[in-house]
Amino acid sequence: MTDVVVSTRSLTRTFGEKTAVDNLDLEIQTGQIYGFLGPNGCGKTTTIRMLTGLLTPSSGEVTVLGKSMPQAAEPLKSQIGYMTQIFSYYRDLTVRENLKFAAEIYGIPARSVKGRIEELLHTYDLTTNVDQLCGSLSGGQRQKLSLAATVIHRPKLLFLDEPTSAVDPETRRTFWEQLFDLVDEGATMIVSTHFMDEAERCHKLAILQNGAKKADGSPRQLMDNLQADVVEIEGPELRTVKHQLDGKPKVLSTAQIGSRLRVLVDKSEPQPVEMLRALLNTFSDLTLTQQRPNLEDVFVSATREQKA
Ligand SMILES: Nc1ncnc2c1ncn2[C@@H]1O[C@H](COP(=O)(O)OP(=O)(O)OP(=O)(O)O)[C@@H](O)[C@H]1O
Repeated sequence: MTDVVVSTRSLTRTFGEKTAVDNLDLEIQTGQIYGFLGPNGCGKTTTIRMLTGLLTPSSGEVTVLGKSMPQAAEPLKSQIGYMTQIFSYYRDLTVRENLKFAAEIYGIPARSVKGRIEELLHTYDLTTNVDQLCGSLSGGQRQKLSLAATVIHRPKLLFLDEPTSAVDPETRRTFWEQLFDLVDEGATMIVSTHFMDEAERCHKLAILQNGAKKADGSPRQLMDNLQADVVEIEGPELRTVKHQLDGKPKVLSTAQIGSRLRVLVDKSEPQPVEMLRALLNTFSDLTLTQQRPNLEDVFVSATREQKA
């Protein structure tokens, strides 16, 4: 079944002169992890705040679990979990005390609280930290506590705002495994990120820039539909090679990655490798090879017009 859990039509939010979210149309289906991928300030948090009913849109419509937001924020509270970007638990309470507090907020019946907390402590590997004050937890432990507290009431719909910004890659991997376990149990989630590897794990994603959606689809669809070919160049003097190519017609972008220069060439060019060779005919010992696009290429291509 592919029920729509979240939809928006022309969702817009302005702050004075600033348009933080610009005519956003979204359709998010049940059982998906849906990503918002974009740089700082592109409107991810503002969008999440409107979807959770914490912020009123300037214009446009939001429907969440079949109800209009922000009017339905209170009745939907028991079905939604929101893990904010900033650690929002009490630093001078222990892990168990914070979880008890979260259980109270969500009205979990007293007889179930102890069992549910034990379950979460095990699932999120917090058993050895249970009596530790939250102020002294590591970044990774705080993140586990945040997730445990966010799902304590078994929400159907989870919003996670840059959930792994402060953790190492290993912790990030484990965290994502836990997200997929939650999806397996029936949850849908919306995750904002500026990490390509994180975005690549989402079932679908929207690329945001200056509050507007620049592209959306599954990571595979986005890579397959890229309107550019990718060519990597290896050899000496890569900085000079880059300067030679920057700004040339059909060269969409150049970026050095270690000892390689990754170049995006507009899809309208039938022979991208030959075209680049001709532009670089004064250089010797360069190796040019065409590569499969990755999500970063998609991101660069989708957001480039406004940078130019
Ligand atoms: N309360 C506010 N008052 C004024 N401007 C705001 C407010 N909240 C957000 N903005 C502005 O709206 C834009 C989008 O901000 P938002 O926090 O949604 O971006 P973001 O993509 O979540 O960024 P980050 O990754 O840095 O959290 C920014 O330019 C920000 O300065």
